[in-house]
Amino acid sequence: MGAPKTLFDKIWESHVVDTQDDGTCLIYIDRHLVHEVTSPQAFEGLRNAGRKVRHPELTLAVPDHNVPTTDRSEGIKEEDSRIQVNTLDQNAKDTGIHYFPMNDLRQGIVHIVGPEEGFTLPGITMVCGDSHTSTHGAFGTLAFGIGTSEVEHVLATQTLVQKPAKNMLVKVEGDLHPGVTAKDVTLAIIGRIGTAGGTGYVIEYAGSAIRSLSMEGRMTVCNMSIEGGARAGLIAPDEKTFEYIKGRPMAPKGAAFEQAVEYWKTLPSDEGAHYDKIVEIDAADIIPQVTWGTSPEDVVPVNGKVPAPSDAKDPGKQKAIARSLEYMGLTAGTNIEDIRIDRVFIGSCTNGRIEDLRAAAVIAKGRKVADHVSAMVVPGSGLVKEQAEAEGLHEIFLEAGFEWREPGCSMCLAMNPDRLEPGERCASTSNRNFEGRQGRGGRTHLLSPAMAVAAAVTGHLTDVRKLG
Ligand SMILES: CC(C)[C@H](C(=O)O)[C@@H](O)C(=O)O
Ligand code: SF4
Repeated sequence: MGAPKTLFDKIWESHVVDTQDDGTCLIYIDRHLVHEVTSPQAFEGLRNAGRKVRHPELTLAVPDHNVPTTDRSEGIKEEDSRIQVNTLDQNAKDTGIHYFPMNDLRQGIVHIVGPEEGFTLPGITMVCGDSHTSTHGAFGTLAFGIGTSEVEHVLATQTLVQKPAKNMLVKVEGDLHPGVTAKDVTLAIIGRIGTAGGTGYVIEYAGSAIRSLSMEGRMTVCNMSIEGGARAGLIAPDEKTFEYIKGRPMAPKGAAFEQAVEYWKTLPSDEGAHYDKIVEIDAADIIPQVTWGTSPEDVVPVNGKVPAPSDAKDPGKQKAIARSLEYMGLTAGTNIEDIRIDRVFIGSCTNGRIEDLRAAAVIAKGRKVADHVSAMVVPGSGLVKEQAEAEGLHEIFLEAGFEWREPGCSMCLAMNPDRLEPGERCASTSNRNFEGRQGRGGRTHLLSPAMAVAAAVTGHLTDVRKLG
């Protein structure tokens, strides 16, 4: 037995093809996810060089950012989006990669589709031209976002040039309070480490509170690793992971599955493995979280207040707070629960899975969206939508006054018709609250699905625990 290794070390070392003197490595990539935004130039580059996709069977593409979430029977109205999606249709056809077109039941946000299909597996390397590829780390998959020129490199060679990351451990121990979800955990972590806290690291999430999360919850946590600056997030695979994967269309079957499980069981970090940075959080300290500003680290407990520039010591931070307050149209010292909202968005690769919709429906049931609020629920994939409808969740939402949409990225970012008007304030289950993220001049408050419903029905940010 050699020195104890982390989960990250094990996956990394088993994928290195070549190492240069300066530490730069060539690593093998097991799986490649593709969407319409970051792939057109990559496919064009291949074509111009007269190259083929090296492993079409290891590549899965799906349109998600530019698809409309209303009636799709007449195609895509906006020209830019139509070209983008048509280009992916054509590239998929020409190269023979796996493809779920817009009207396929399996279409959805790429990070929801991968796990659903069993394309995402423990111990593998996975990339996508998308920063939230970190989501897949919930399975013990080394998954990270890459740029378009790297997408081309992976399509052509199934390898990638990368420097190894440092190991960071975020340990959340103890029981979560009722009403506190994976989203609150991840927001609390980012609030603690800051958006640069994970720079240069792969974060491994561990501790009893992380283990207690469902696979959906673990995906929510890993999804936002990138918002904490990390290259990727990882959670050790366990029985829940194996159970989730078993029987999925692209997962190994029968004896191959059993064999895979034996290997997956060897992946968790060894006792005594070295981490370059360790952060410990007590689950009991976490209550529902909301962002007030324009960075995901601008997070406060829902019973808190909007901060003042003078709360920060650093002059740079003071300026940033002042600017955020102005953009968000907020006054320092306001109770978070007194912030009135106009729109609610439930969806995205952070919180658009079945469990998120179930949690939202529990609060929505028998209640009504406030008169001045417009709210929508956007399932993360066609399969999530189908499952939700089989459980009658859509009826609960429609009855309460929510819109029930087709799957896609939707209002997580304004690349399709779903967007905020200037000055509109939105309670959103997505992952980014940057200026203009949900539409020019739009104001975003990030929170959990249950908290989003609480805001929808009361018309202002509200501690969901008060609704019971
Ligand atoms: C469009 C895409 C490249 C982008 C990303 O990389 O994350 C998007 O998904 C986002 O969430 O901002
Ligand atoms: S849902 Fe949002 S965060 Fe996720 S891939 Fe789409 S745009 Fe990016």
